[in-house]
Order: sequence, then C-alpha cells, then structure tokens
Amino acid sequence: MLEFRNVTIQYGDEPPVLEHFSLSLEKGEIISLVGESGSGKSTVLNAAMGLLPGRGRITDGDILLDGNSVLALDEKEWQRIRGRKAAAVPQDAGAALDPIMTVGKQFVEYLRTHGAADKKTAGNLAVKMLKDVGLPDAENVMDNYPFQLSGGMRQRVGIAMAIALHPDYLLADEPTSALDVTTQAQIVLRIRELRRRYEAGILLITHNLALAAYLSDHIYVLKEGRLVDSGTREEILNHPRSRYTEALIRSVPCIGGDRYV
Ligand SMILES: Nc1ncnc2c1ncn2[C@@H]1O[C@H](COP(=O)(O)OP(=O)(O)OP(=O)(O)O)[C@@H](O)[C@H]1O
Repeated sequence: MLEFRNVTIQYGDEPPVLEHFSLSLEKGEIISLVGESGSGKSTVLNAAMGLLPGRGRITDGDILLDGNSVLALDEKEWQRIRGRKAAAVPQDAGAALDPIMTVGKQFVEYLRTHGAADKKTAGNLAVKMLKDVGLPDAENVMDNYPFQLSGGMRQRVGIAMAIALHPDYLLADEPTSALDVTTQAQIVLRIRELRRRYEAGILLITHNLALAAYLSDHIYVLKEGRLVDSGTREEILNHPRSRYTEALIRSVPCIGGDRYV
C-alpha cells in the first residue's frame, strides 16, 4: 500500500501548500485525486516519488510504501524504487524527454537502468510498449528525436516508459489532458489493463471529475491544499460532503440531458 499519513508540505518558508493530507492506495485499486489548479495535486505526486522540487519539504506526517517510511531514503534507495515499485507519468511527460537523444535510445537506457536485462530485450520491450499506447510505426518512432513527434505522441512515449516495467504503483498526473479523445480512450484502457493484468495500484491526478468517476474506485477532492472530500465513487457522486465537490459535479458537461458522471 502507498499511504500518506497526515502529511504537511511547505516550499521554503512559505505557508504549507498541503496540510494534514491522508490517502491510501492499495494494489489493484484505482483512485483519483481531483482539484483545481494550484490545489497541491502535483505536490502529492512529487512527494510520493521523492522528487519535491525546489525547497519543497515534508514538515509533518509520513509517507509509507508497503509499510516502510520513504522520508529518510537516500538517492540510491529511491533509484531502486522508481520505475519498478512506483512510477510516475509527469504532467507534461513529453517535455520530460531528453531533446538530444532518440526516443529509442532513452527508452532503452531507462529500461536498462531499472533492470531490464540486455539491450535487445530492452529494445523489443520498448517497441512493444510504444505499440501498446497506440503509436503507429513504433520502430520508426524509436529512431526519432522528441522534436520530430507531435505533443500527443511525446506524451504517449512518456506513458509507455512509465508503465513498461509494470510498477506496483503508477502515479499519473493529468495523463490524458493533452491528448485527442481517441488517444485518451486508448490510454484509459491501457491504465485499466495495467490494474487488471498486473494488479497495479493507480493514482490518477486530474481536474476532470468525469474521468475520475469513470475510472476510479475512490475519489479524493483537494482544495487549496486540504482534503475536502473522499470516498467511494458512489459516495462522492451521490453524497458529496462539501460544496466544492457539489460544484465540481455540477460543472461536468451534460450531453443529451445525461450528465457524464
Ligand atoms: N517548486 C515550487 N516552489 C514553490 N512553490 C511551489 C513549487 N511547486 C509548486 N508550488 C506551489 O504549491 C502549490 C500547489 O502546486 P501544485 O503544482 O502541487 O498544484 P496542482 O494542483 O498540481 O496544480 P496544477 O493542476 O496547475 O498542476 C501552488 O501554490 C504552487 O505555487
């Protein structure tokens, strides 16, 4: 289980951006963290991966991965966790790619750093994963530099890398928001398959309540660094505890009279 226990996070001496935040993610479960821009969603993801930027620090509480606190891990220990045990799809996964290295080279390097055996096996796995996220002509994509791909294609490369090693926990920050609807659907299916086939626990970060409701077992609603609601999908949709959640539900578009949650 990935667990946040009463976590407070500050950047430098600024007031906390996340306060007394608790969340748990079991393997085989999909949960969503929903909230507006600046509410602290990415901070949660970065903290869980040991990657708080700048002067970000955890000032209270604990984060546990399968029962062990991650707060005192050193960089070497994080290296062993990232990729296999927990992997992240950053908000702009495409931009995280190295611009001066071909997709194939960096994908293979990533797989080898995180334990995929030889170059050939890593290369084959990379091509398979690129196909799996719906990239046409995956062999050709391997030879491309990131700038030769569209934004949506780069995003899919980032997603393919994050899920390649079947992490126990996948943390995905707005993984589909930059993509067209067809690709979004493909990625959503892939995320569900990761849960089904590999029993992965998935934390989806999104401002899209309709997507959260469609995919998740549990939904957490964050506003200005505080949890204002959490519960099963049905509880959140049918019995929201906060006005903010009610407003989010109302803002989901209706098509033909049916609300898409
Ligand atoms: N590196 C940083 N240094 C200082 N403050 C930061 C840093 N990163 C984020 N913050 C602040 O922390 C707060 C939460 O930001 P965060 O990016 O976690 O929100 P978010 O919900 O993910 O927003 P978005 O949906 O726009 O990505 C914001 O007030 C932001 O200004």
